[in-house]
Amino acid sequence: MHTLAQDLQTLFPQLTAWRRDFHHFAESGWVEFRTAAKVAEVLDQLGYELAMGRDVVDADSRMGLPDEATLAQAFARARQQGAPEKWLSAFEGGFTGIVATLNTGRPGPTLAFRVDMDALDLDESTQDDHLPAREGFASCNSGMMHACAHDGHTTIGLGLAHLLMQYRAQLNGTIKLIFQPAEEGTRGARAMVAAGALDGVDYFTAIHIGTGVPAGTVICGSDNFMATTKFDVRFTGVAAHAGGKPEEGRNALLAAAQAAIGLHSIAPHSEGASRVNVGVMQAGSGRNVVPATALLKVETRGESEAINNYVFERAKAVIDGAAAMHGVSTELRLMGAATSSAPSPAWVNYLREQASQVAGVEQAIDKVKAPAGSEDATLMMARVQQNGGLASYMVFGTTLSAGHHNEKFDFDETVMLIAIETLARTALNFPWTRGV
Ligand SMILES: O=C(O)C[C@H](NC(=O)Cc1c[nH]c2ccccc12)C(=O)O
Repeated sequence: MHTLAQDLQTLFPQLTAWRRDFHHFAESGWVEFRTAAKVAEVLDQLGYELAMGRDVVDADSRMGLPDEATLAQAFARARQQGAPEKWLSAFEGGFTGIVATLNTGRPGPTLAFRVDMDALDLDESTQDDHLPAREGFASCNSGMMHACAHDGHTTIGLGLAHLLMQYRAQLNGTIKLIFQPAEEGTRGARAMVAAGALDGVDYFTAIHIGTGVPAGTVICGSDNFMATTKFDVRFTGVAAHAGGKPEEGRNALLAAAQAAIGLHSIAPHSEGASRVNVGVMQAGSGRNVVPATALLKVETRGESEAINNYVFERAKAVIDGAAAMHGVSTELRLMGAATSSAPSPAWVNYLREQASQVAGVEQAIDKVKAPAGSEDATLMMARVQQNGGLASYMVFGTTLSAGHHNEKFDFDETVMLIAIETLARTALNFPWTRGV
């Protein structure tokens, strides 16, 4: 009688092959065309019922969508890079979400597991001290890199799919595997929630690997994600001859610069952590032209929704004031959003029990203190909880070669075995008789 761990060891070469393929053909948010098509192909081969594209991604709720030309170029590239043609068309236009369903036909709840698939907009290191470069699977797509382990997350989703189908006779109820696009910038979850992808889910678990958590440690109820609002601001002034008629100009660059300094001067909140970051500033057109256009890419964050709303409202006031100083107009466009996380204690307790059984897990804990970025899985968690279900977010610690979002980021691939076994146990050990 073989064990889950033994089955996973047998699967490990396939897991690393999947991960390294996703890593090499890294695709950013909303253009995960090849990635999604490959995922769909594997899930179909395993026997899952698939809902994809517009059936699980609401068009009008997508945030931070690239322009049509970018979508079309990335779609053509995916086809050229070998995306399985049978599955590719479902995702065209930026609908790269998948929900795979295993319905056992026996009474029981619906358990959902969510992974994200998108890469970051980053050029990967080509140095020999970076393993993916040394081993020949660094990203082949310029400006796109898996520097937050979403290639590992996608592989964990496929490994879990493989194992649960293998053990399906021991399951009851329904299993849903959610493969989400565009987590970076908190852009994709909102559209999957709006499409109803989370409706009917009784128990929801999202995952992340790394994040600075040491190898051997599993966090079972991450509650330190910050609510966040992502937005672009376009400033429009009046161009004029900088030497001859400066008084006729209205300087969009100065307005944006004023706004940037003002945004970073917003007072912190006494009740919890808050953040503001102006990540991008673009402005002007020529040395001797009073700049008529400027763009800021900004994010606000707060330990709670209320704190993030405080920062965002102050940010809008600062932007309006800076625009008034320079007589320019502004257009603010929302590009992403996520809420703070509130895991369900009963589900956290159950997940901790499952993680504690896995070889290689030295400690399974509920949470860590420090605010740790943001995650739009929090929107999925909130929807499940609003519907009366339970939800949590797990982090599987691992050794990292560099920090997340760094061009030399890499992780110890064996962490995928721990994550898959934990999630498989969560489904297989569910106390089906317990009131469901
Ligand atoms: O706000 C975003 O764009 C989402 C993005 N999310 C992540 O990077 C995932 C994440 C959440 N918490 C941590 C902590 C460390 C690394 C990564 C993460 C972030 O926080 O910038």
